[in-house]
Amino acid sequence: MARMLRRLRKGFQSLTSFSAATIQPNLSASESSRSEVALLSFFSPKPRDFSLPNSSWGSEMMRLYDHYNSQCEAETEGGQTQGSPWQRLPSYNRSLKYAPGGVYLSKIVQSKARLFTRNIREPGAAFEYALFVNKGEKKCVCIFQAGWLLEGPPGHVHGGAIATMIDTVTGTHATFLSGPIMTANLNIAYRSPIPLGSTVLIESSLDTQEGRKTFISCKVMSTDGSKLHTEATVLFVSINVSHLVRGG
Ligand SMILES: CCCCCCCCCCCC(=O)SCCNC(=O)CCNC(=O)[C@H](O)C(C)(C)COP(=O)(O)OP(=O)(O)OC[C@H]1O[C@@H](n2cnc3c(N)ncnc32)[C@H](O)[C@@H]1OP(=O)(O)O
Repeated sequence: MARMLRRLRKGFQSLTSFSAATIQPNLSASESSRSEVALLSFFSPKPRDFSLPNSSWGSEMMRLYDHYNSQCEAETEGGQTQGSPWQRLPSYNRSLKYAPGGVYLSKIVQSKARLFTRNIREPGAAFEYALFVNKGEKKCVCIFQAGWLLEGPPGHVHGGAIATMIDTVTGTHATFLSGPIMTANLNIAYRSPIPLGSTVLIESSLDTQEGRKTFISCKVMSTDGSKLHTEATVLFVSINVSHLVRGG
């Protein structure tokens, strides 16, 4: 049991130190990312990173991805990293499987467990998103394209799907800032509906950290910033990983 908990802790530690995206020379960021995906799937045993561009991404999604990705740390040929406050966070379809300790958690909970937002195989059908974190400003930006399976009101995104994305973005941000956490409170105000198929920006910013509590604010906006779709405040409480093993 103690060994298992040590492995789980190591898993969370590795999640808070994601590696920087690599930009290949002579390719645009999007070309580089698409070729990276293709190469990985053929030649590498690495798990698929679902936050890399795929054929379902529309032009606005690609424009924003290139915009933020170009500001991320790039690795030079000498293996050095150029300083940048921005970092792209990879995203897998299992919470911890690909980190040390995750295998154990999956065995404990259930071997078929999949991350809710990454469990639909068809590209573009549901949650398409990529997250970028700014370490200096302690903020996080997510570009989100909402697929046809997320319909709530006719032609618009379901409120539960929006809440899911807010929880995912702020939860990932809080994990990055504070280590293992759980959502204790999520307050949402829905201001204007999000058209199905559209791309929006989800911005997460740290309000305060008080002991075990991390308070985060979040806004979902149109990509030109002119329309506020949703706003939220979220409280995360830091947990000991044994909290998950014990079942809370
Ligand atoms: C991984 C990356 C990749 C993965 C990327 C995916 C990221 C997705 C992230 C999703 C995250 C989730 O959805 S998590 C799933 C949804 N959440 C849950 O199921 C949580 C269920 N609740 C719990 O397990 C528990 O209640 C906890 C852990 C939240 C708190 O329990 P606890 O550890 O015993 O702490 P407790 O002493 O009660 O409270 C500690 C302090 O927080 C305050 N506090 C506690 N709850 C609340 C509350 N609801 N509202 C206000 N304040 C609260 C207390 O007053 C206290 O303040 P003071 O006295 O110290 O001032």
